[in-house]
Amino acid sequence: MTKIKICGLKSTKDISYVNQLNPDYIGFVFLQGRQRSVSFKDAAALRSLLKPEIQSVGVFVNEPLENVLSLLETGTIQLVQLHGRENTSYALKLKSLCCKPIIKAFIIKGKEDIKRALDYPCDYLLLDNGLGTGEAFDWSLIQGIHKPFFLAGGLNPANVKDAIKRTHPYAVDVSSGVETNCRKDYQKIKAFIEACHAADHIRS
Ligand SMILES: O=C(O)c1ccccc1N[C@@H]1O[C@H](COP(=O)(O)O)[C@@H](O)[C@H]1O
Repeated sequence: MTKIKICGLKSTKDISYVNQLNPDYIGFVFLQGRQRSVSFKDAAALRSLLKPEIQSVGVFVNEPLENVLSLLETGTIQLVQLHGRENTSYALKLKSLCCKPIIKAFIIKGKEDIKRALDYPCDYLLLDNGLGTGEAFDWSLIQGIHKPFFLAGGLNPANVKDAIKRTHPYAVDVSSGVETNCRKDYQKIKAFIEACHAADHIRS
């Protein structure tokens, strides 16, 4: 089964939607100043309302390590998504201090970006078009990847089935594609999850 991550949650309403619809992961964006940003304090409160079986991912861009560690220790997040210019030493240090799964995001513009991604010490790759741009990259660049990866960038209920069939990701990750007027939309999240299940049904 392809795992599903719904990213950019920031309200109690968003949490009630995912508690009903059961994705595998949700994401909190900690890069401040973005439309989907949450504070550490708000994320802790939202995590306490989230079903325990749904894992929360902290999305960071060049965040000081101590902040990431603190959010892991308090249980606000269970996984780390590094979406900036964090180098390999940053990831290795983080891993040595916490043992939690690390997802490293790479912006894919060409084949060399895939090669660069494969050398990075992390548990999962995340292949994206940018920082929540709502646009897809060229999926035909995804070749020869033997590491589990999250596919992100411009996914929505209409294209995710095709995306899964073509790229065979470990997980799909969506944010703007399940929003209406910049807010998470229950019906779109539901349709997205149903489309993922339909793709898995065809594959099995
Ligand atoms: O969404 C953001 O504002 C964001 C900020 C900083 C880093 C990543 C961000 N979003 C990531 O974008 C993808 C998917 O976005 P979309 O579906 O194309 O809108 C997801 O991984 C988010 O973590």
